[in-house]
Amino acid sequence: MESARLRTPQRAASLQRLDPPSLVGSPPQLDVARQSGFFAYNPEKEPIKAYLRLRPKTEHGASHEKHDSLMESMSQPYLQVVDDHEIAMMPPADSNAYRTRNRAPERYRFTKIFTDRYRQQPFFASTTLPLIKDVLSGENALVFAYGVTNSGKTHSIMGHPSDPGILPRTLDVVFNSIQDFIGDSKATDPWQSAHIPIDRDTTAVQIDQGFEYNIWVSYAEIYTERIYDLLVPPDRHQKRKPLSLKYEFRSGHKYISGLKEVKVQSIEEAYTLLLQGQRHRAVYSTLMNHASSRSHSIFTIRIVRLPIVENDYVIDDPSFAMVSKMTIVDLAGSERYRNTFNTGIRLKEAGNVNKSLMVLGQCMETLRLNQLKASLGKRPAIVPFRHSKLTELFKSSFEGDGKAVMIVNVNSFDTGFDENSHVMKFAAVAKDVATWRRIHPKLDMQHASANASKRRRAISSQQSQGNRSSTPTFVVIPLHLFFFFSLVGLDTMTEDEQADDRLTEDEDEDEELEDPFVDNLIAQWADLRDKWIDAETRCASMEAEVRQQVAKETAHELRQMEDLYMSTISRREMLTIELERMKTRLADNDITKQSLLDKQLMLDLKREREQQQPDTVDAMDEDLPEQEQSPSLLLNDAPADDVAVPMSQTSSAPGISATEKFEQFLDLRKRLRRAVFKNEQYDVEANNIMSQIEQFEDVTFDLVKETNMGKLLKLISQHSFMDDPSALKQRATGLLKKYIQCSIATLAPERTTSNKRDSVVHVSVDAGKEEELISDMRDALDSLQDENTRLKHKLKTMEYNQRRLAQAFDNRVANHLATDSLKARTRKRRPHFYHFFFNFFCIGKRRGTRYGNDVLIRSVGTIVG
Ligand SMILES: Nc1ncnc2c1ncn2[C@@H]1O[C@H](COP(=O)(O)OP(=O)(O)OP(=O)(O)O)[C@@H](O)[C@H]1O
Repeated sequence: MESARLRTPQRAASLQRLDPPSLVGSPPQLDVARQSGFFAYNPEKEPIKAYLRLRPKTEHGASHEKHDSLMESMSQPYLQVVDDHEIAMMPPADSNAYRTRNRAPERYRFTKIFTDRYRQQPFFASTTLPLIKDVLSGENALVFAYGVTNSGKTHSIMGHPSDPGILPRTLDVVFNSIQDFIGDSKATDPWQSAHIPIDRDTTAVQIDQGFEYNIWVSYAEIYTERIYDLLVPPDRHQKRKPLSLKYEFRSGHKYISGLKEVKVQSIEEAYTLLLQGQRHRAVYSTLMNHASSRSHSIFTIRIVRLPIVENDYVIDDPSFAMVSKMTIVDLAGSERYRNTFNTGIRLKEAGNVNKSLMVLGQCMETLRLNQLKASLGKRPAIVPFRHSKLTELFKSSFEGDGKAVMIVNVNSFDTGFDENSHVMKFAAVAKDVATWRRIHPKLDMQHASANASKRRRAISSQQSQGNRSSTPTFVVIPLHLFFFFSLVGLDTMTEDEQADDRLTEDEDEDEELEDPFVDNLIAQWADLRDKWIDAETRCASMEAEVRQQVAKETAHELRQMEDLYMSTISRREMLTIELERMKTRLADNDITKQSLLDKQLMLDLKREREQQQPDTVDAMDEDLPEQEQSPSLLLNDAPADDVAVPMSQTSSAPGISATEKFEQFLDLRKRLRRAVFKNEQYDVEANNIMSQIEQFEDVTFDLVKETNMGKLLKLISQHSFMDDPSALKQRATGLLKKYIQCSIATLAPERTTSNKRDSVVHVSVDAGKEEELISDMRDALDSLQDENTRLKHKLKTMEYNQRRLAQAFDNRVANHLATDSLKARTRKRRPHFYHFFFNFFCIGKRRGTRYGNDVLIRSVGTIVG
């Protein structure tokens, strides 16, 4: 690309001459400057000066309040003035910076910070006055005000008539300083105007008195990326004609082609032009500011110095003219769309303003980077000056032709932190960009005096009148011609010169088509790629950070859940064990309770019966054989025969009362007993009665119990019949089983499966009495068990006795039979006592046991008795 750029010798020469110092990293050499015929650069770099001006909190239109101390003026919402050079900005909670966690205070350094206690005069004296001296001695200078809308840029540049700003004061100082050395200074002033500020700046700087000074002014504005001349009166019937930028080959600068430059010879003329231009300026009243300018305004004061030689002669040879300029720019305010509610053309204005300011920022950034690269010996990147008219026009100034001063205006009272943070960042970048100072070649005055064309300084009044008329005459001079031809009086061009000029422009345009565009694209691409890589890296690191954080939190949550789960499980196990224990206890209690209730019920019944029929019980006991005293729970406590027990349970048989039923059943019981145990032919009678009992309907437990039927049936079931053709024994057993079933149903009619569960569940015991109750129950159970054991033992004894009786009965029967046959034989053959002793010895011998002897003795006793 470099080789392409240097293809032609002309191009190479121009580049050599025109490469700005910031691009090549060192100032152009003096000899090169001499070759070009103009200037050289001082190798000393000088960074762009950045001044911060804080707008006071004022009501709209009201003048600012005075603050006596610095501290008083530091009551900005998020700004803190650290000292004269440093400011800190604390992101408030509603700012983007705060939301994106950039909460640390931002610190910015400036050449000097002006709080609102500074009036216009000291502000001007610090920021601009030194530049005027330089401009009058041949240097270029640029002053530009930067800031968001309503931050005080126009106030700083223009001020009020009572308190003028930088621009009027600059004009004042320039004219104050050169008043005796101004070209055509004796001319009368037909534009004496009343617009001159009341508060004039009387300062004058020291100038080189060996020159005649000629002042030319121009006033332009850049509005929606179009350049307009503010000194052309607006025509209501014609559209404003935009001007174009042209490339001046020899100086390497861009200039506004067709812009009027007016030579002024007094401060009044200059003011008049300034005010005229201001009237033409596109001013739109936005919602935020009643006088918000939506264009960049550019006021240029050009100074052409011509050497004065002896006898008040002025050398009017262009080779000896020295031209410098001071440009004062009031930039349009950057603003956010959301703040202005703009639509349509207003939105377009805002977009263009923001675009040009953004490009300005990019240019500054690239220039700064190029400086760094130059110090590292790297190839510089292309600065995107061409991306906006503003930067294209000031390319030379930013590249280092002369001094640059940036005035940063900040209004923290109605502008958000984020907007002003952008402004501060821009300023931080811009102030790192270095510029170079020109070194002017020394003029050989003797040579000039001898060879150059000269004229007398004093200008005739005729000439003066010829130049002036009652209305101002605007003279159009292409700017680049100043460097060669523009001297006082040379304010028009020949046709040849104009043709030359056109040729130069065309050539330049052809040259520019070659490769800068491609270079520019490549630079943009590289820039974007770097930004993309940066953004990707930031994203990746943020993502990693977020992932780590999320993983940490998730692990913590999982641990907590696990602990909770484990504790829940162990608690559940404990509860299950406890529940089982309780269930067991309740079941035990239930059983115990039920058995106790049964027992109590029986005992109550027995007690009641004893109280009512003591004699009947006794009679029943006598009436029944000894072995009928059954230990059975059912039979043991049942009333005996013939007991007139009131019916607690009545038969459900229709047409028969409970008493009759009881009588009938009792009668059956008595008859059965008699038939089985007292009747010879028991089987016939008993069979009949048993059948009646079996067919007896609605037999209840109480009926069985109260009639002692159960006791009788048990006796029968245990009885050993010689002959049992009617199967009385089995039938009695069957009936007993039936009645026992009946008794279970009667005793616990409500103890169904569900009720059982209920009975278990509903046993509610007071916590305190639980142990007591259980111990009571245990005692009761123990006593029951004891009683049961006792009863079992008694039962065994009874069974034993029963067996003995049965055997004795058998023996008796056998003896009886034997005695009868012996009697019969003795009656026939032997005497009676012989027969007795015979029996005695026979039986004694046969048995040979004590049991046998006992039986024998008893038998003898019975016989004897
Ligand atoms: N330092 C100051 N002291 C007193 N008043 C000020 C100061 N700075 C600004 N103002 C007042 O604030 C108002 C807005 O200021 P100005 O018009 O200069 O803002 P601006 O930045 O130029 O706005 P825009 O970008 O919209 O043109 C004006 O009324 C001005 O008088």
